[in-house]
Amino acid sequence: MTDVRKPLVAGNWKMNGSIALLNEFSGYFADKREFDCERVICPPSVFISTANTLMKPLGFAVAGQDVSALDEGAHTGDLSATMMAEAGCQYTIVGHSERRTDHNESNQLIADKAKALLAAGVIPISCVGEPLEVREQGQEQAFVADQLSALFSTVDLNELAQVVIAYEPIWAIGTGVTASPEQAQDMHAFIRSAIAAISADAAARIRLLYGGSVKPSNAEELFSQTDIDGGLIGGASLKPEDFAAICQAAKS
Ligand SMILES: O=C[C@H](O)COP(=O)(O)O
Repeated sequence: MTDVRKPLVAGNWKMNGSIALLNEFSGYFADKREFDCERVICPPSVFISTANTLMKPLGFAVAGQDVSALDEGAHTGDLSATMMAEAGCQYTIVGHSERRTDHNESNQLIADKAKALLAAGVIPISCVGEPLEVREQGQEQAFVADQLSALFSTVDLNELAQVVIAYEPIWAIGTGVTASPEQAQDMHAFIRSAIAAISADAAARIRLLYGGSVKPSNAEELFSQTDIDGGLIGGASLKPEDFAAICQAAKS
């Protein structure tokens, strides 16, 4: 990490949580404000308003978990980037592997979502990561490069540094198996070098997060790697004490 890359820890609640859990979080964090990282909470979209009310005064940013690439229209159930902005989201996740799988999202669609968010003033947290069989074949860098290429060709170069990229190896998500610090650092260094090939300035400023079975016991070692600027946390973000410990592990 460097001074220009403020560490960021985002808790992706996925389809979990409740207003009661948000109340538990706000009670827990009420007297805990001293963190060295940006803290983001990504609740299910129906709870964004409550998260704004309860968590923003405690120093948290609020994020969506997905967005439509379209501006408006007859798309029942979808939410536009301008709606996410109006709802108070500073960030929104795109391209999570669960959405890629559950909803057949393509690299180009995910890049279009990121572009729509940037146009609305919302920072995309754009996810990449390989399945186990790809890593076993030694093809993980080529796989991630392919996932990123649509993003690089779609987002304006002068906006690329604003994007947050989360590397989440699919084999580490919700499995309890974490990428080793070396595996995670290798991929983050690869991603940063791929960005440097387009823009040295963007590579110096863009924040890269690691996600996949991050917990209080492994967060510090992961976050201390040179090219890892924080984490995208799933299961451990549902327990306030675990999430707080992970946030404490992210230091400038
Ligand atoms: O978005 C978060 C990731 O999918 C990581 O989930 P996990 O921490 O439960 O493995």
